[in-house]
Amino acid sequence: MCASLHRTARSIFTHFLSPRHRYSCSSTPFHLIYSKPIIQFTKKMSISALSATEAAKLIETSKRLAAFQAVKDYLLPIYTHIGIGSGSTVVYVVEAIAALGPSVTSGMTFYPTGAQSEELIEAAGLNLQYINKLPPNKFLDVAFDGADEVDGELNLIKGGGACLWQEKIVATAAKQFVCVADFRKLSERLGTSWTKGIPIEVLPMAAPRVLGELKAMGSLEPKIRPGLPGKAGAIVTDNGLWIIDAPFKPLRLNGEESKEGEWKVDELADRLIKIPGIAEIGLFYGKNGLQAQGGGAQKPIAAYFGMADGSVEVKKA
Ligand SMILES: O=C(CO)[C@H](O)[C@H](O)COP(=O)(O)O
Repeated sequence: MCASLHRTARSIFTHFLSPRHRYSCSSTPFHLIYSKPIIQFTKKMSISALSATEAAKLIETSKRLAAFQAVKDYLLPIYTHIGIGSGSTVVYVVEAIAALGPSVTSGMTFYPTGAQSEELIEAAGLNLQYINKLPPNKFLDVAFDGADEVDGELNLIKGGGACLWQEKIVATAAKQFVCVADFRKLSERLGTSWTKGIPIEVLPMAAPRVLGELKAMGSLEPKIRPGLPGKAGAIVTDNGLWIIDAPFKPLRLNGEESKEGEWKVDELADRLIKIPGIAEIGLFYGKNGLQAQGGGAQKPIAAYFGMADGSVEVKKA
């Protein structure tokens, strides 16, 4: 999935960084060009009233707005080590970073979460390095990544693009993790809008037993993610593993009371990660960078949402 995502991502990216586009932006700050939604969307309108093309444009514009704002707020010129996540929203994060120009970015090194972000970094002419080259006593200054859903406590579901393991490694290597998304990802509870399930990276030989375990825990129809349309059989991650998508009833916030048949985010995550054969889970939970002080945190310190009306909503930890 990461490999196929990167092709789409690269074509969007290349389009917006084409010489014609760069030239037309030469006298106007790049982010201002995209500071207005293509469609004039008001709070009274519903996205379902738009045509598929209009809705897609609105979503892309929202992602770009959030990305430019997040980069403006959290990429300080003094930073040297930066994590770059995966997905279609991250394309705009890299676009926003590249738009700052070599005078700002030449002293920075960028660490990808997979094949897609590696190509994005290279295509933008930014310095690339792999996370295994970061000394263990050093942390990334900041990491930017997307999400599939974000709840009221900034717990995340990630892994829609099947890169969740590397994404977690890069996020936890950062002093501060910043999430960038569009309005569809903003939720009260995980599992409300992202109903496909929590992505779980598994060892193929353990998949049948893990599926059985998930069902016993109350997951409704957990499934091995297919590789179709690009590949017959299961999707294979950058690590040669499979993904199981495990839907659960919407997860209760950690600050809420437990209720019969409903898991709290931290309780479910702690239980899942202990199942033999599970390499990593797409729940980003526990501490954020402010609480962890010095890396190891999975939750973002801030989440930026491009809204349908052209504003950017920022939720801070
Ligand atoms: O976790 C991810 C990939 O594994 C992505 O960050 C997540 O799926 C969001 O992707 P997009 O920005 O395309 O909506």
